[in-house]
Amino acid sequence: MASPALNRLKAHKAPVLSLAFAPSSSDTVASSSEDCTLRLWDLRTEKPVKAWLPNTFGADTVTSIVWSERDEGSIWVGCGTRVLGLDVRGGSGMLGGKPVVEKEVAGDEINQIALHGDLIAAADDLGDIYVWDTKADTVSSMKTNHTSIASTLLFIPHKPTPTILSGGLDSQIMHWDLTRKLPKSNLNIRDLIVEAAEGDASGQMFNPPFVNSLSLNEEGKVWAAAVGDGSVFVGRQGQDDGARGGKKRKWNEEAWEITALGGEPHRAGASVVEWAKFDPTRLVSGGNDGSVRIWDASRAFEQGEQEEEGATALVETLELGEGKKVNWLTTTERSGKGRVVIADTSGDILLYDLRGPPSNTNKLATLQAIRSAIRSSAPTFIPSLRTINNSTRLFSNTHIMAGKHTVAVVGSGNWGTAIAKIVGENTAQHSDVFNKDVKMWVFEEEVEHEGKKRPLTEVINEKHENVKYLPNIALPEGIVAEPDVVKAVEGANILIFNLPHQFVGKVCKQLRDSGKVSKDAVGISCIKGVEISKDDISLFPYTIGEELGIYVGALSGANIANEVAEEKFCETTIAYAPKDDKGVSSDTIKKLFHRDYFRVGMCEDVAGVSLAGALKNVVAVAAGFADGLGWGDNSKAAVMRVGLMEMKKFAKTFFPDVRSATFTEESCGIADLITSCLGGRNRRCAEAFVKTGKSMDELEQDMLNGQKLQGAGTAEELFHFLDKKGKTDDFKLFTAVYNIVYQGLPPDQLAENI
Ligand SMILES: NC(=O)C1=CN([C@@H]2O[C@H](COP(=O)(O)OP(=O)(O)OC[C@H]3O[C@@H](n4cnc5c(N)ncnc54)[C@H](O)[C@@H]3O)[C@@H](O)[C@H]2O)C=CC1
Ligand SMILES: O=C(CO)COP(=O)(O)O
Repeated sequence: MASPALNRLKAHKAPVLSLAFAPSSSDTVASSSEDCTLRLWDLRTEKPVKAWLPNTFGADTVTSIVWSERDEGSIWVGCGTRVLGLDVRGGSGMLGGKPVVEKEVAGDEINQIALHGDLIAAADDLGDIYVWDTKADTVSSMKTNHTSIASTLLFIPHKPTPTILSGGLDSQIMHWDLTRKLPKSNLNIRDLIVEAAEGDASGQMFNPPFVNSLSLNEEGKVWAAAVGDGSVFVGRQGQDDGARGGKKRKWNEEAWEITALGGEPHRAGASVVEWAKFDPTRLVSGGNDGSVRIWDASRAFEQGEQEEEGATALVETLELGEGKKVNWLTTTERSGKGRVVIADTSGDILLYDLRGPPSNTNKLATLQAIRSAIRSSAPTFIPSLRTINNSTRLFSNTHIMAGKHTVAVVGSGNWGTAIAKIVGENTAQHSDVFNKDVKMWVFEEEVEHEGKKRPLTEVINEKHENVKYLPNIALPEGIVAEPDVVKAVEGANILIFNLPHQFVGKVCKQLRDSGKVSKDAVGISCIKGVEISKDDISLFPYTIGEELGIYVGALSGANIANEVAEEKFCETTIAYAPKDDKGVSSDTIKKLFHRDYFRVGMCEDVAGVSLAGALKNVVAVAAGFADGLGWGDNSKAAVMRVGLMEMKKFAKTFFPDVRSATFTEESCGIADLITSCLGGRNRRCAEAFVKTGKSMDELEQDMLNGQKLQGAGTAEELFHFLDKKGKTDDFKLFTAVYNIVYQGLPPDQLAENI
């Protein structure tokens, strides 16, 4: 019986072969299909938002997709014998742009690619493994190969030198030494199957035990293999020679412990397996029997206390229907729940959102512990579940210095750095209340400085200047740039969130998983944007607060960052009204932000302050269109008036408790609307949009030197939300901005559409 919970996403005309979630979004997934296209989906609307057509790939099928972890905007694909790099922001409208880079990598058709820093590895039909060093632009091949098709491969993470595991239709799993280009060890699954079948006429061994897919858990030590006989194997590097439930194997010099997951195997070959991103103890597998199975693999983490071999590990089965096969699947975590996308042979993508939280508290603790263990490069293997659950060390709150408040700024863009400057001035001035030093998290990148390429953090700490995002502005000495976001917040009890809204989810997840955010902390969000989920809207103070388990208020105002940094007088609004302020009073917050040139008005309307900042960005885009069209001041005033009305109506409709006065009387309302429509980046780029015909993404790249636009993205998010609610007609200006930016509505039709 097919599961009723599966939503079908339709666009591909032939079976989908590969799926990959964007690193920081559980709502964005890329798919490739035998129809020779690649599509990018917004799972909130269940619609494709970008497509690359067969001409991009020379009519080769894209068999494998990997998102870059370093640059959200880049996707790598394996396609025929080539690997291509695509810029997901490029192209125009729905159509993706040409490949940014393209390399002939393999001798035969590539089945899977894997990414590790600058290295891209590929497994091909001839059984060969290739590694392309994208920086040096060299391709090397391993000196030996699988004796049949190499179907799958991955890099083992957290290793000082890159290492690969690959699997093939020769039933081998091979562990590669990339320096010597030779296998360190290999394991033949066929041997295991034969052993397991001794005295057991189950018949499974008649299906050849091809290794179809491999996955490694986050910690990088427990692997899982989807095998052609229908079973899913898990294995890990052994720690001792003691007898355990699983089979112990010697891989040349390496001892590995292997066990088949108990319970019902797939009735035909298992085609794909993945450690669930939503639960470290779960594996999700798909098979040629048309079923998706979720397994409890927690015993793979237990040392010396495994369940008996054969005990059932199967926790859930989804049947996709008669005659279906699972080609691919991948998982993510979304708002604490599990999400699986599945490619079957129909060409549809099936979306399965697990109903309840997949993880009970212990499981979540396990996930956090595993991640902590990874980060602290624990010398031993993952501690047993029992150790983790009893551990206070991993989960105890970070110690907060008694007496003084410690402040951290999460974000270091144009506004992030300007706010850090203000805060650093105040922590130095009020050193009786605050610790002077303020860590500022910097999303690390290389910058060209005085003729040399150097890490941005290094330059900031040496020059006391953010040369990329706020040049020519001296920062207080107490500001310390820190590339590790977890280290940046460790020990802080006032956290200031100030980064472009598209990156907030990823960063918060990282912070939450670290377990390092003090429960005694409070936060202030300076982010202008909204968070839209499938058919719901939330605001960043709330989503950040929920994710991290702390109270978060909001700061927003008529604050063009460069002007504030130059200390030109302005006002701002801070909404802060925690039930329990954890010792950080409203007065303390005001003390932290108020300067003579930066006048703080306090209020309690967190939703109003946050919404005003987000929505005015969309109006600023419309104002920019008016400028681009050469319309006059009267026209722009009309846009601003209509915009303000829509901002208020939107707030009242979806957040009935907001105060109208927040929009009409505070700096974060009318004043921010005015300054943004006169001077902001959204306005500037929207003007250029009309004048040049370039896309907003291109203009962001051309004009902003790494800074990010918020207005167009917010218009798109609002549109999808309003569309779901059937209310686009009530918000004509917001809708017109979306239609002009993304749907080709001519800008000169703005007036008749608002
Ligand atoms: N710039 C301004 O004048 C003002 C901005 N704001 C708001 O403040 C928020 C932050 O804006 P800005 O500081 O101006 O940022 P920005 O527009 O300068 O963006 C650049 C920042 O994004 C970071 N970044 C780029 N890729 C990233 C990734 N993959 N993951 C994480 N971070 C990445 C960069 O490292 C850099 O710190 C936004 O919501 C904006 O609307 C509010 C008031 C004024
Ligand atoms: O929010 C801002 C001013 O308050 C800045 O707006 P822009 O992002 O359009 O520059």
